[in-house]
Amino acid sequence: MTALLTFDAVEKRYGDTAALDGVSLTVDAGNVHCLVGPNGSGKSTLIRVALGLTRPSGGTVERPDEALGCGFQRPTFYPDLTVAENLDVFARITGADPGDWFDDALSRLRLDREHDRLAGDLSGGFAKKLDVALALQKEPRLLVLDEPMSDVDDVSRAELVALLDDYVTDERAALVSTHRLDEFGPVLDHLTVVESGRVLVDERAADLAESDLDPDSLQRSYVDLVAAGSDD
Ligand SMILES: Nc1ncnc2c1ncn2[C@@H]1O[C@H](COP(=O)(O)OP(=O)(O)OP(=O)(O)O)[C@@H](O)[C@H]1O
Repeated sequence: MTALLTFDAVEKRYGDTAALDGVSLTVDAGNVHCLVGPNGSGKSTLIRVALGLTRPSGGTVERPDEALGCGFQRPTFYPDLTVAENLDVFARITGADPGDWFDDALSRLRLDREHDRLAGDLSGGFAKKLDVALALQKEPRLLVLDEPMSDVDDVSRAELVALLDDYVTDERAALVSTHRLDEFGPVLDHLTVVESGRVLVDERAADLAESDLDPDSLQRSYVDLVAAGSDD
């Protein structure tokens, strides 16, 4: 398997806070790799380090020397431009030249009907979906998305999961932080659970039965696992 992202003993400290405390993990090509953990556990920090947006305090990070797809917790685009103009401007900046598949993706996310709306006027869910679309536009091998499901309605969440599953082929991978593990269950290839900057579980989906999680009740057992850790 080709590793598209490797963390080895990565640390990130903010003063006395260890946002990442010796994190090691690998995101392999062909995988939808979910990252879960309670608020403040280090998911966004891990994602920012993965994208090279912040420098780790220790350890090593290896990623492809090429453009990555980035989706942020707070969507990032030009609010004074329409959706169509944002897609156009970002394509010019990144040199993206997406084919028909991208129009299909926009329609699956129901973003096609918002083409002429100012991006700053989009609802929270559509703003999130525009951010994901911009991340996909250049067809990156490695897609890194921070909570793409937040604010997104039920119909679009299911479509977003299906879209990611279709997008991730043998050459591509997606690292996705989420609080909606239940919804990723059917397409999950690898799961990393973090708590207080440390990795609690890091397993291929096929091997989850050997972990402290119940593959048939992932969300519940994940919550129980983290709660049990907090009681210690
Ligand atoms: N720029 C920063 N300066 C100081 N502390 C920070 C900074 N960024 C993150 N932290 C701290 O690092 C820890 C991890 O934060 P992080 O945002 O990575 O968590 P998270 O798992 O993404 O949380 P959430 O689910 O709420 O988004 C928290 O204690 C947070 O307060």
